[in-house]
Amino acid sequence: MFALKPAPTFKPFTLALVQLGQIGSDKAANLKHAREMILKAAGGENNAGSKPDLVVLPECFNSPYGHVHFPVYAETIGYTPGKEYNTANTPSESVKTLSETAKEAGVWLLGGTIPERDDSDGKVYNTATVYNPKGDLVAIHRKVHLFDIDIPGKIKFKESETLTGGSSINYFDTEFARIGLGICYDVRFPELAMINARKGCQVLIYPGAFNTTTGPLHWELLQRSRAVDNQVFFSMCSPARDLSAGYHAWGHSMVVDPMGHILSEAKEGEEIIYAKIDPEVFKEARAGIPVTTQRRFDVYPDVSA
Ligand SMILES: NC(=O)CC(=O)C(=O)O
Repeated sequence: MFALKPAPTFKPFTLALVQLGQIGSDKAANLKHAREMILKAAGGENNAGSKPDLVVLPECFNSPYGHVHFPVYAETIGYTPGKEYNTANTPSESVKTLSETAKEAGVWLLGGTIPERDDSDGKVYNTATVYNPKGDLVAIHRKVHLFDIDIPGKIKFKESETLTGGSSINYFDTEFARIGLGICYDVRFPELAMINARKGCQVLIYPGAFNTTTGPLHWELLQRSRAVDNQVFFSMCSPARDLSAGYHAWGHSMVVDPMGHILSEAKEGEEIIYAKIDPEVFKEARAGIPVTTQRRFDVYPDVSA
């Protein structure tokens, strides 16, 4: 198995998903609106009954979603995983906004994803960035599995025209949980979720942007599957649907518990949803149906690494 620092003790916390709307071609306007909505999510009345500890934005929140747009909107982050990073000197306007907003709101922030250019190789990635309540950039995840699909008569999309897939599996530790990261199409690959769960993540969160073809078929199914097969809380945060945009996001941001119950779900429009994450549900799921200790890696050793 993995030699790792033990996961933080799992404590109750409140999660907020911002299903962001008004994502257009003006990056500054997108960032301004994202900031307003993060502050609203952090300060707003909510059905979970307490200020959120972690706020999440959707995939590709600062630019239109499409392979032609990624290189145009790409920003250099310059962050090396595991190394200290000073956001005060960041060249990235999105990282600066997200860092300042996390600090202003006093919350953990999974800042959706942005197109990121790595100056060392010139390649562009679809990248999630994570900030602590002091505004420090503490983790990134580059979308590992690129969204290249062709469903005749329905949808053709090829992220690999301009993007490169990331090559690492990532999580971050808070004072309340270890949280595993993925991005959208990554949810279709159970290995990524399983490895993060086996590394001690109690919660997996993927910014995502399914569409009106694949969304109704697979969005809920995949999240409930990843939640149940790993007995973790699983959540995806989508942009709001905009029928005037080139890509029609499915919406329906949701939070699923380790038994597969949907704790909270958005509709299609701009909306903030909240969920109370209760470690007791996690413990009860694992005690009652102990699949996490019944795996037979002697029978399938090739997935045990
Ligand atoms: N947009 C994605 O990355 C994935 C998606 O829409 C799907 O898998 O369906």
